[in-house]
Amino acid sequence: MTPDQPGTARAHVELHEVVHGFGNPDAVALGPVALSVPRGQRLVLLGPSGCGKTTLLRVAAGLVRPDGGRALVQGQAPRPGQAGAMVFQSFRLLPWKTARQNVGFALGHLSHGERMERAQRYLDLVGLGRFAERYPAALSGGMKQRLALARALAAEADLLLMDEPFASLDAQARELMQHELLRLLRARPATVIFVTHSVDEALLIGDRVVLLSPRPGRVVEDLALPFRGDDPALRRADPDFSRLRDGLWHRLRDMVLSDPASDFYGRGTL
Ligand SMILES: Nc1ncnc2c1ncn2[C@@H]1O[C@H](COP(=O)(O)OP(=O)(O)OP(=O)(O)O)[C@@H](O)[C@H]1O
Repeated sequence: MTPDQPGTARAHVELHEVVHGFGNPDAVALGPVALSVPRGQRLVLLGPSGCGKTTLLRVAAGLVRPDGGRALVQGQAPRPGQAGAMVFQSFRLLPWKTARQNVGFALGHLSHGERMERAQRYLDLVGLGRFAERYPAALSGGMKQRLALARALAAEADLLLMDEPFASLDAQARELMQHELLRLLRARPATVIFVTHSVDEALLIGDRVVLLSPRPGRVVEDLALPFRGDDPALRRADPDFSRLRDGLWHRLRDMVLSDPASDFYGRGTL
């Protein structure tokens, strides 16, 4: 990776030897990681629990300043709220605002009417149009997740940082949302960094899959996916899909089982 090489187009997101240990140099959580994400790419991060995937996203969002190295978004140090739209594992909804108000809240640059119109459009898109007047407490876990997604998409940012956005959805809703996300990105392309624990999801959503090692997370595999197009059904039917799934799945399993710090239950004996 040579993001600073003269004559090469600047990547949208660049991580230069990023290291983070939450201020404790003896307990590094992430890195060093060097990554360059071209504009419009959908990069999926996979890795064992606790390897620093969320931390990496937060560095790219400007929410965490790394202990070492630096992150650049469009050549600048990322600033919270400006680098891109983030979808968190936890929903971070405002309980005293309705679904529509939650989506509209982040669109402060628009008039009230435009905010509400756009909020309704994105609620419709994620299947929550009929629930626009509901408060978060009256929504199921899956609906809250979709609301959080609508809020991020409504910002129409050109960088989406997504931290297991579909983790709390049931299998069917998850697949529908994967389709919706891909459809939306076709209509309105963005650079995406997407964290998941699901190898299948990584292969369906990504153009590229980066596998991180156990803590401290470092890049151990960087795969450009060979699929033509992003139709999930065609991807699944491609012989490369099961080959890559098996390879990634075994790699992940071996990393977890060989990590002395892992508390994975499968290590114990009866
Ligand atoms: N605020 C913090 N202070 C100290 N350590 C932290 C803090 N936040 C996270 N960590 C630790 O840093 C490591 C990386 O955390 P992070 O949440 O980035 O991992 P992750 O790969 O996203 O995990 P998971 O897949 O389980 O969500 C973990 O070991 C975690 O316990």
